[in-house]
Amino acid sequence: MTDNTADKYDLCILGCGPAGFAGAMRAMDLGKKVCIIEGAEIGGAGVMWGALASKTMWELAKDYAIAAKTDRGYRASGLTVDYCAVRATVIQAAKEKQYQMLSQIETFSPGRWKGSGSITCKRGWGKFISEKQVAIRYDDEKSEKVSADFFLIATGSTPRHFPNIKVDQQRIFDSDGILNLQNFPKRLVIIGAGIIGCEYATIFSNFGQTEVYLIDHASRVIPYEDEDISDFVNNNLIKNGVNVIHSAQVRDIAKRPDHLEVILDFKDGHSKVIEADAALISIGRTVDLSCLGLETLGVDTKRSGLLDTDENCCVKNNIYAAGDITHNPALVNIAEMEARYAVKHMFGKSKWPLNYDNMSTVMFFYPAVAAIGLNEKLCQRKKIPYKVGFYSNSLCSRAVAMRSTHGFVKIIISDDKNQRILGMRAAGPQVSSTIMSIAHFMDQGKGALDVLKSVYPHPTVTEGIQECLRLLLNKSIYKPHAFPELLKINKWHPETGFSPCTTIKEER
Ligand SMILES: Cc1cc2nc3c(=O)[nH]c(=O)nc-3n(C[C@H](O)[C@H](O)[C@H](O)COP(=O)(O)OP(=O)(O)OC[C@H]3O[C@@H](n4cnc5c(N)ncnc54)[C@H](O)[C@@H]3O)c2cc1C
Ligand SMILES: NC(=O)c1ccc[n+]([C@@H]2O[C@H](COP(=O)([O-])OP(=O)(O)OC[C@H]3O[C@@H](n4cnc5c(N)ncnc54)[C@H](O)[C@@H]3O)[C@@H](O)[C@H]2O)c1
Repeated sequence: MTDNTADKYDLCILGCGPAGFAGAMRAMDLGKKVCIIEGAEIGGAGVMWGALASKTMWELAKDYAIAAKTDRGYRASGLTVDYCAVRATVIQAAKEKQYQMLSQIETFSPGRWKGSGSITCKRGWGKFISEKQVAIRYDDEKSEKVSADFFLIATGSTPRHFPNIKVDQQRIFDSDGILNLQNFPKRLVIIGAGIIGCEYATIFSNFGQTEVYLIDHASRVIPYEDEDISDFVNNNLIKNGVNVIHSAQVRDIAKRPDHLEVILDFKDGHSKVIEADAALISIGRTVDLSCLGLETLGVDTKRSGLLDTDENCCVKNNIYAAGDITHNPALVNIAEMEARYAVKHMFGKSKWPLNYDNMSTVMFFYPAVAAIGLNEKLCQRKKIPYKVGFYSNSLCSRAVAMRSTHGFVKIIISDDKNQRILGMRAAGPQVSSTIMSIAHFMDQGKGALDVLKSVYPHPTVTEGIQECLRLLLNKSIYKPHAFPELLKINKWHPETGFSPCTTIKEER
């Protein structure tokens, strides 16, 4: 093993997904000498086999579904789609991002960059041998040691599998291998109706070439959301042609020469066998702590299956961790935020504590659903009195113009004099942007009236937010009396539960 102890770094980062890359760049800002170790692909699940790749496929599938519509005065003739061509486009998009990352790493490589700090990227697998040293194993069996003052573990997560079902990435896939598919399967069984499962069910049903089965052992899709949101997603999947099967245990997938047999068991004692051409397993993600050598440092890797960190992302002394390997939600923005914070903290530059409140997320279904802050379930668990308004996109001029009115804005405000915005769920076109127009107000602890001081441009999807807030204050332009299915307000109190909201006459 080459001993590079003379070549000592300020910071060594294991893993170059969103967390590792963001951490490295923040350390560069601070003039630090950084070594990044990446065993597989630069970009990790954030780019190559996760967020960006799946979102590219989602965009292509959505555009295809819109092009196939027949309700807008034009009709595409001879519309065809080829999985290999779609896959090539997805890989092109992921590579584009990956090469931006690589270009920046090379720009700041020690031989090239004359300013302070530098980034050295080593393409192998890192494992701790002491609190100050990591051994790197390369694919050609060579290895070397690297020393650093600080370490950031950003090695991410991998798909969870069934113990008895082998993922061969030929007929039985996980999200890492789905691009190995050679054609649109005629029948695809997706096991696990979490975000990944629902997103891929959306993608394959939007392309319209595949009979999709979505199977989960739970009784609802995205069960942590309020029932109206979970029902909305479930019904849209069904409307898009997906066969959704709840409360089913997958016993096995038998590989026959030209098809798969997926065996499902139900609580009432009956079983069902589904014939399919391909299966996608999306039953969550897992973390392998055993290969990082952390036990040699006295870190407990057995307790929770994830890496325990304190409020500063510190695992122990000079060792920090960020991203999917920690206990917080597995999202790119959280991975980046934690890594940037960890680096600032290790070099004494953090100015304010990490804040996970008001993280916004987008679930890429058809239509997409965006979420921020509390939902009704959480408000009730926390015993917070609230008012909730529902404003259908059917009344939003921009959505009408887009011929895309299937969606809504649902906003929760505190039922007190501050009328603070506690959370929002939105579904429909452009929700990934609309969610941010409320996020800033929430970060500043603002109330409904603060938002209404701004005038939103017309026609935009964001007008739905303003109208929903006006609805909650009984000032909306369109009234629930005229559109009871499209506009709704409700009020909940810990002692009294739900009660009708004040009417227009009572409160102006
Ligand atoms: C299908 C899918 C879709 C997703 N969509 C979204 C989305 O739309 N929005 C969103 O916010 N999030 C999404 N996510 C989640 C997001 O991709 C992850 O939360 C994010 O990538 C986590 O970043 P990370 O840096 O912690 O880990 P990763 O991205 O997993 O990167 C870790 C890197 O570490 C490397 N590594 C592992 N062990 C070692 C070692 N010992 N030595 C050296 N290198 C090592 C790996 O090869 C990998 O490149 C999605 C995930 C998946 C799977
Ligand atoms: N748009 C986004 O922000 C986005 C997109 C994709 C992934 N992600 C991130 O990736 C993470 C992982 O996604 P995921 O969908 O793999 O996990 P998940 O935890 O969201 O969902 C897993 C699903 O599998 C089901 N399941 C578990 N065991 C099962 C079994 N034995 N049989 C049948 N069903 C079973 C669960 O009930 C659940 O519905 C997400 O939590 C999210 O943080 C985010």
